[in-house]
Amino acid sequence: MSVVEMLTQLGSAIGGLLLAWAMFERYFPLQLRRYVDRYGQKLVGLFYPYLQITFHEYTGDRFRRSEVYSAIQSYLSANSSERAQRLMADAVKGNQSVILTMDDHEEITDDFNGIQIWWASRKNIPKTQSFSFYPELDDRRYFRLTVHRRYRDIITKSYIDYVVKEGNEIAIKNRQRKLYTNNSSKWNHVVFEHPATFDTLAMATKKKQEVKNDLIKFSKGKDYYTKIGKAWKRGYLLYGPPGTGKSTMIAAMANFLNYDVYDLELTTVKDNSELRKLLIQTTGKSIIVIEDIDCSLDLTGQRKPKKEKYDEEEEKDPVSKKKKEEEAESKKESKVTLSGLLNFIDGIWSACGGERIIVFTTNYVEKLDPALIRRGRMDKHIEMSYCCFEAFKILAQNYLDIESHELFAKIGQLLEETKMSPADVAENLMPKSDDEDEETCLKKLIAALETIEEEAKLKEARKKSEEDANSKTEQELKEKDQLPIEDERDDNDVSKEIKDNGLISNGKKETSL
Ligand SMILES: Nc1ncnc2c1ncn2[C@@H]1O[C@H](COP(=O)(O)OP(=O)(O)OP(=O)(O)O)[C@@H](O)[C@H]1O
Repeated sequence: MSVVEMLTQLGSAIGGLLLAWAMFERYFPLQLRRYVDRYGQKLVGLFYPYLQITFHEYTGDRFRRSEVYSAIQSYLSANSSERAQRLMADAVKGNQSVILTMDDHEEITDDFNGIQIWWASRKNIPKTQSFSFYPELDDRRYFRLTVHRRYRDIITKSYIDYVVKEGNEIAIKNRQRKLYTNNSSKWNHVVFEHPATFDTLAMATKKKQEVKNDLIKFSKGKDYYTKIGKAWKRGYLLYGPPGTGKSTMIAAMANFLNYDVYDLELTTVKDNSELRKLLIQTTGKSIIVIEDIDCSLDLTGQRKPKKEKYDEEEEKDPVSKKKKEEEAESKKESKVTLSGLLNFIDGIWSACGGERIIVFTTNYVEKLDPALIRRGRMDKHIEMSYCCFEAFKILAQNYLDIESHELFAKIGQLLEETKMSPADVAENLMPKSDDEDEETCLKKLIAALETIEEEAKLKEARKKSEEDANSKTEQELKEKDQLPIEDERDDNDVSKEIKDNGLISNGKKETSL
């Protein structure tokens, strides 16, 4: 039989089968067709040794995007860039890296404890073309997992959980993080793109490592917090003079943990219930920040005193006057109390969401109510101090790309004797023009440190001379005060004293010779 004849026969056999199937679909009752279908699949199942699990993109009555599907997509995207032949590219806005996922109808294999698993990405295209309000729902995408039936238990009990967990973690790493700010009871957000990291943070290495370890322990502590029956959150109090890097530290923490940041402006929050509303809207994996907590509100519940001083400038500029009045009004209206804030930190509803860090910053730790910062509420107190030599070396590396220089020794010595914030050190180290090389910048810093040192010495000398002057005046006053008292004594007393103790001069007792 020739090839042409064979192909003709094969074609007519397929044609016959299709015709028989069409007749079957058309003339046999639905009930019977389902019956044949079910038993047909069972028959195939007897000989087909694989298990298949399907994960649809949209599920439920309301066709919500399935979280499991998204997690699997992230998990597979991490694997597919090496294994799949056809990939879909997607870029996260503002992020330079491109995310690759497997294209529709693509397949890859995965390995789990030596078990081979096949993943396929599929898309059902609707048979009829019709107008739709939700075109994305028409392309029904799904992932299909295929594995040998003998691994059913491992796959259903461990592997799928593992894939979803890994996928969620990958999604968190790839997501665009957000910086939220509140306007009364609503959060608005922008993309969080602060470049600060623990590597660029100028701080003593030991202290920095301690903070990093604490953060790692917290972020991995879900089971531990469940075990001890405590909400999964941790409070940090950052305190220190202005420009010592409190805000920079918060940005470094957020970048280190891949968390969002909620910058809570307490002065715009009307009352405790608005504060609660804001808290409930925050999500897990986030840092909630209240900066300058001592200035945010009068936490004792008393309102701030009204401005009494007449401001001439404001009188001249009515717009700024009105703005200031509005600001004052909004502050006056804020009735967030200390107890409201404490509830915010550890009240019953503060546990919603989980995995949250609360950070307070202040320049004056001594001003804060002890109830607010006691351990358990603010679990870790971190002092951000003036620039030390170790911190300077990090700034020199950041700003000038140098690890050592002959001027370092002098700078080290000056830093020990003076108090300069890392912000000021950084400002001096930053080249202002192309002509400024590293040596110029270091000399600029030395000059600034010497000025501070001289000023400090002058201040000290002034203080000392003032103290001397004060004590001299005090002494003189004392002497003046003493005279009339002594003079008031009657002559009998004086003569008695002379008798008893010897000579008395100017009302002062002199030791007898
Ligand atoms: N420890 C530091 N490491 C690196 N850079 C720092 C550090 N401290 C300050 N800076 C630099 O100084 C600038 C101001 O610092 P930052 O706002 O973090 O200080 P702060 O302590 O929050 O000040 P304030 O109390 O006034 O809010 C930062 O933009 C950063 O460039």
